[in-house]
Amino acid sequence: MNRIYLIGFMGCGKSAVGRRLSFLLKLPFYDMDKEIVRQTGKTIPEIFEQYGERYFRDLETQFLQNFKNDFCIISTGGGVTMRKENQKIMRNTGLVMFLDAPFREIWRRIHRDPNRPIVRQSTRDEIEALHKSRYRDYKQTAHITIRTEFRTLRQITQYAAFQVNRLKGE
Ligand SMILES: Nc1ncnc2c1ncn2[C@@H]1O[C@H](COP(=O)(O)OP(=O)(O)OP(=O)(O)O)[C@@H](O)[C@H]1O
Ligand SMILES: O=C(O)C1=C[C@@H](O)[C@@H](O)[C@H](O)C1
Ligand SMILES: [Mg+2]
Repeated sequence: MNRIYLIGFMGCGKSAVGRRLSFLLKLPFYDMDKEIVRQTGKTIPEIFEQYGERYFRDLETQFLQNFKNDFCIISTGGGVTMRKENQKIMRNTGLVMFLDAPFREIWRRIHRDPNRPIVRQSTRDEIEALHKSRYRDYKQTAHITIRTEFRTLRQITQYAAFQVNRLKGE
């Protein structure tokens, strides 16, 4: 269990929890979306507009295939579980935690964010359908599901750290 992956839908808190967890466990933190932006020199909306979603998905898979660091926290993009290959890499190289947030809360957080191209192009109903359709993949890929409703970022981070330490002790 060398890496800790945080997975879940847009806005569920992967980046925010990842940053805090890295601080608490004293492990380096990588945000896949940010790494892809850094490596390509383009923003995520630019990648989607100029090269299409498929190209972005290829970049996600390449990131997972080429990533060499261990003992770190990785917050993933919301669509990373769309590919079985990505699911397999994550499960085989680390502990996968799903941050399960209710859709109405997710929508409240993401609907005005211009940096999420999929949200910009879709209606609320379409995003809700996407959330529903991805849910099973999140559950199946994760070793641990953390329900985030009624929990603060601090509580979620502490619970995640507790799970990591519990598994380390086994
Ligand atoms: N449990 C929570 N309580 C309060 N605010 C939260 C909680 N979880 C996340 N947030 C806030 O919601 C916003 C979205 O969270 P964040 O950017 O971490 O989501 P994400 O899962 O990384 O999304 P994406 O897949 O689009 O990168 C942030 O402003 C974050 O601080
Ligand atoms: O849910 C998704 O498909 C995405 C989520 C974000 O993290 C980014 O990876 C990108 O905006 C696509
Ligand atoms: Mg994020």
